[in-house]
Amino acid sequence: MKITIVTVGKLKEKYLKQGIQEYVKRLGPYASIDMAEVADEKAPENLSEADMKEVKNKEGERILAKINPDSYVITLEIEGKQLTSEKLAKKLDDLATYGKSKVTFVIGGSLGLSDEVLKRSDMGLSFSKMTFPHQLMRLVLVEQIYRAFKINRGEPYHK
Ligand SMILES: C[S@@+](CC[C@H](N)C(=O)[O-])C[C@H]1O[C@@H](n2cnc3c(N)ncnc32)[C@H](O)[C@@H]1O
Repeated sequence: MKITIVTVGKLKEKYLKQGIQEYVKRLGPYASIDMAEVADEKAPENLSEADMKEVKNKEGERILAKINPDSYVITLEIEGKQLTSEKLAKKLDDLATYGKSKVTFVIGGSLGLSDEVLKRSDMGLSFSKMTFPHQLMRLVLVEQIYRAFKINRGEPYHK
């Protein structure tokens, strides 16, 4: 399976970079993982609704440009569907079984995702009703993808 994770903005924190690199390395035997970063827009406090929409639209265009037309798209959304790790594992297994070998996960920028990106999405995935920083979300997501492959292979992994 070829997995792409599209994210907005440059990852700055060293501890997050190291954590992500570790899980990408561990995923090596199971899947090809491509981390695709797109540029963010400046989003100062006190932006009007219209300005916020504009920021999301510009970031959204860059996100859409990274999505392969054949790819199954899973957008990370606070209001999306909440799954157990086992259910996410089954989802990825089902996608592979039914010939969807390209899967793209999308994490929004600081203001979230544009309507156009949400329209392109095949599934909205929520990690809880809490708001996580988008940069931390990358690490949490890549760990859950790794966990999913371990579950699907029936391989031991700490609980
Ligand atoms: C700082 S959050 C954006 C917050 C924005 N107010 C919104 O409602 O989308 C940045 C991105 O991280 C991801 N994210 C943050 N918390 C999440 C959660 N609990 N479940 C799924 N994705 C989450 C989403 O992709 C979101 O677009």
